[in-house]
Amino acid sequence: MKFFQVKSVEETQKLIHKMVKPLTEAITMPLDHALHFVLAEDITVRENVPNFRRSSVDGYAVRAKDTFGSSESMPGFLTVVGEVKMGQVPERPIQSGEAMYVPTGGMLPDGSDAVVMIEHCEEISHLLNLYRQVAPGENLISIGEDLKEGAVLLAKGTKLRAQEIGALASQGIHQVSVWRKPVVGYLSSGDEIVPMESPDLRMGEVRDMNGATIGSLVKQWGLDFIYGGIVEDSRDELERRARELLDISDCLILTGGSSVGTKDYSVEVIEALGDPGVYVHGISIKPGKPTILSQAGIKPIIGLPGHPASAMIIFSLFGKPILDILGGGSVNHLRLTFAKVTKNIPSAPGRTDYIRIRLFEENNEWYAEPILGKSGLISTLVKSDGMLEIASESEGIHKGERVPVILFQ
Ligand SMILES: Nc1nc2c(c(=O)[nH]1)N[C@H]1C(S)=C(S)[C@@H](COP(=O)(O)OP(=O)(O)OC[C@H]3O[C@@H](n4cnc5c(N)ncnc54)[C@H](O)[C@@H]3O)O[C@H]1N2
Ligand code: MOO
Repeated sequence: MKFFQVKSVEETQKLIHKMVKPLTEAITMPLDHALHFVLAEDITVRENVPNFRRSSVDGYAVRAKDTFGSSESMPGFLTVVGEVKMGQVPERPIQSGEAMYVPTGGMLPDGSDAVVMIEHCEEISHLLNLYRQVAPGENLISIGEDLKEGAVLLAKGTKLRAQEIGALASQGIHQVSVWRKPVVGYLSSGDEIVPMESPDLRMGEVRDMNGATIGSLVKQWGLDFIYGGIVEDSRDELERRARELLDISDCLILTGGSSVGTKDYSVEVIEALGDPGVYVHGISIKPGKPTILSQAGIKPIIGLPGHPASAMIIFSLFGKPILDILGGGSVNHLRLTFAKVTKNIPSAPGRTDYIRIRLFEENNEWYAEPILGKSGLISTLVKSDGMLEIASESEGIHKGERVPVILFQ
């Protein structure tokens, strides 16, 4: 057994990048079901967007140089020669001294090179009084300014968010080739753990919280989750159930029994599931030191500490990059903000600490207030908006320091 040869956070991250390989099974997905999938192909822009010169305001299409010098005190004058209808080609071009009404999104007539907003002019029986000048290109979107034909729209490996789905729709692309998403299998272990539906607890029993928090994170990241239930502390039973679940999953998560007590079988079982086996057992981190990372063939296996808060933090810090890589995308960093800490936070050098914090705003400044409590307590996470990292070489953070905060979603 590999017995707690503790790795640093950085070593662990490097090992994850070395060990985890993407699942590369491409499937075709209709665009309206493609949210959170990872593209398996580069997509180039087929058509310019916009494919006509488009006004970005309600106003009058003009030649910019006809407006030069116009102001409230010295208005300029142009002749209004018509109106552009939405979705239609203007009836005629404009000449010098002319203007044409154009709605937001309407096509600019040839001859015009800018648009004056209606707030900055006044039409009185086909005569336009101009109270402002405009520069060439002002208030219009030129052909291909948004998306240029032939350019790479989205690179292979991009995880599709709402804005990418919109960009694909703009090109008339209604199905895409994406990587199949990893299916995540999960097992809770421990003689004391009972189903979350249990109405009454006997002394010593604990409802399965980890299945709920870990399952929720997996779903939040857009992946499929198989809850495999609870296994009592028996090595053979744990191995049998783990194998069964691993067969139908791409990644297996176990919680509990990750430490080194007499009934902590997780590491032995995980090692037995296949080669190359366990590559991390123990990280110099708080919370979550007894974390196990392993690989059975191409399938990652993660043994999370049993304490619910530790399990959730470790899964966010290391499970997320493992699943990002497995899913064929790049590692999506956790969302960050910056805030000033409200108290001195001491930390032991040689270990990376993750401190839960609550964010609040005062006089236009964001503050991070540490939520203190023992590492296992889920109540500390319920009160938290995020966590901050104290690097292993640091002895702590001083009150008033502005630091990055990893946000919980
Ligand atoms: N001698 C040492 N003992 C411990 C060490 C150590 O380094 N040396 N590390 C401690 C740390 S840190 C942690 S974290 C725990 C992790 O232990 P396990 O992963 O073996 O977890 P368990 O003992 O099974 O459970 C710990 C705790 O969490 C509760 N739990 C477990 N699963 C669930 C669940 N699904 N839902 C809700 N609660 C759960 C369990 O009842 C225990 O109270 O080891 C320390 N020990
Ligand atoms: O790592 Mo344990 O998670 O400190 O409680």
